[in-house]
Amino acid sequence: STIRSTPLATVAGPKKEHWLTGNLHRLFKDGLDYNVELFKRYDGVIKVYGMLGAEQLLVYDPLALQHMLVNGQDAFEETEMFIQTNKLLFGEGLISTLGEQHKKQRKLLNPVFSLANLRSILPQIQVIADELVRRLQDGLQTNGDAREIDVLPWLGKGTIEYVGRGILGVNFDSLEPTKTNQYTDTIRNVQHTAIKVLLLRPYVPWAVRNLSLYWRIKLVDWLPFPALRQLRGMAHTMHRSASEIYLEKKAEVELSGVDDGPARDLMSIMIKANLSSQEKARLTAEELIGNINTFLLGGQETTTSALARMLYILARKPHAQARLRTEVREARSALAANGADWRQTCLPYDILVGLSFLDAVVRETLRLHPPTSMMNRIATKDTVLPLRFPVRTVSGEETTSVPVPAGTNVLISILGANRNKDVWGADADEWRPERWLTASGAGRDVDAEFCDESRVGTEAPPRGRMEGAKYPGVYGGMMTFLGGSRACIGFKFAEMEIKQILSALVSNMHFALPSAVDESGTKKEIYWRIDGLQVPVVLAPHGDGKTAQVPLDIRLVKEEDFLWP
Ligand code: HEM
Repeated sequence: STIRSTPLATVAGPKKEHWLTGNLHRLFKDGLDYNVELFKRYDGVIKVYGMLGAEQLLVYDPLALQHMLVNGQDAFEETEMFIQTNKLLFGEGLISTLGEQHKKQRKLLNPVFSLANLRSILPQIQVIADELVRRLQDGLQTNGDAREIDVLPWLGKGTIEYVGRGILGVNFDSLEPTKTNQYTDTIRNVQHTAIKVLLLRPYVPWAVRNLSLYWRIKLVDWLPFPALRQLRGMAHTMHRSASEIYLEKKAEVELSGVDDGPARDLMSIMIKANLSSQEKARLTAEELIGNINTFLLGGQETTTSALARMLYILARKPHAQARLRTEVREARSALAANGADWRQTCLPYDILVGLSFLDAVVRETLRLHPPTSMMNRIATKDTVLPLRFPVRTVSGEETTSVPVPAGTNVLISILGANRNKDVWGADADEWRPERWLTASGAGRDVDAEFCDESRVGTEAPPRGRMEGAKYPGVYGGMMTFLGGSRACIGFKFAEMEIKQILSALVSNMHFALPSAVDESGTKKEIYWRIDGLQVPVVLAPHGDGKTAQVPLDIRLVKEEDFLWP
């Protein structure tokens, strides 16, 4: 037989699973075990097969990621497919732009997400966590018995309200049971609708380049895909609603002037910054409108999934839950005015984010279970990935670099990076919040650079755990929020939000796994699929294995739920 030589012929990886979808189905559809198995069998750069057998790379080596996201980032871009479909759906925001336009947007928006601004808006969003607690408590027994509640929809409503009030300055009233909102419903459903026409997505850049708007509209009418017409309607709803929000906020800012005391939401700061910028640094109305959709989209499912995972883990680990609750009570009690209930006390930003065990729980969960486990990039020119740890080629030799031809799809494995045993140690697959604490139980100062206001949202110096093996991630050396110029702009907001919600919930309620036993003597079992995002489901016979849900036994907190010195 003849051996066909391809540019990536020597890179080791699993065999092709399917002639059409290569390994993509195994990687992306409920892929946790498959991915973890790959990390065990292969080193930090793995060859996998994409559509029609195209050779791709799956990368988790720290130096290779540093190269892709920082030093050599000009050779790696988001795919045109990603950029163009995002633009059609959400408008001209950060996830729809490249190059100079993206840079201009980040330059204006990064300072908006500064710690000073987060400190200033914190009191406005504490009330959302308190409302979430009240709504959940409304469903509980007053006699202290537990009740099973699916926490997922509640967390989803809470996180959309956080972006609404904290970032956009809009009250969606999501937690009010009688209210519905077409805009937020659309944001929550758009990705599920888009998945229905996933196979058409590669043709979008071609259509945008070659067809006029008129013919694109005709095509959407004619093609036998109802989801396309649905998406067109959704894009329209999002554009209309985001425009309304923008015009309303702009009018408010113009009315109140540029200096009207502490900011209550980030959108007003954004609009003020934009008005006082030089002409060529300014964002257009369409860019601000696109970013309204982008913040809602980027800040919703990710944060919901992270919070759900944290509650699920705490339900399984009562001791960690008690320790967290005790830490929060101590901090709140120290601040509570004479005779006031500690539970009603709002922790200011620096105290909240400084709670060491809460911090360790949040970091460790986001490390082990990153809500988005893979990101896609395309090599725009021939380049070479340098490696921190040598990889074995198909013939078993070791190499310290991998040539990447232009046009190669490269998957960044956030999951592989966050669980790399060479970096995090032999226990990398275990949930161990203690790894983030010093021997005395205090937190490590892992994001110290971010206390420097000017650096927030910009690229952080690499952080890792083992000397010389560091990831370029912005958050504690993890890749959860990525690194470099397209890292998550909302990561410090997400951290504050998660910590505020988690501390409010455990202060007031106790969480356990569902305990109800059916006729067959079994209990509900929650299982986390990773389908791109993390999707918690209930396995058969109690669930369908598909519908996202996190049923937990919840009751009011009792004195015995705290740790004793
Ligand atoms: C736990 C919660 C979150 C996780 C795990 C997460 C993760 C990520 C990741 C991995 C990226 C890079 C995407 C890529 O390169 O294609 C990203 C980008 C982004 N995230 Fe987040 N995110 C979270 C919360 C938020 C929040 C609360 C916001 C609200 C503003 C947000 C807004 C964005 C935006 C606008 C981008 C695009 C940045 C750019 O391209 O310049 N995210 N996020």
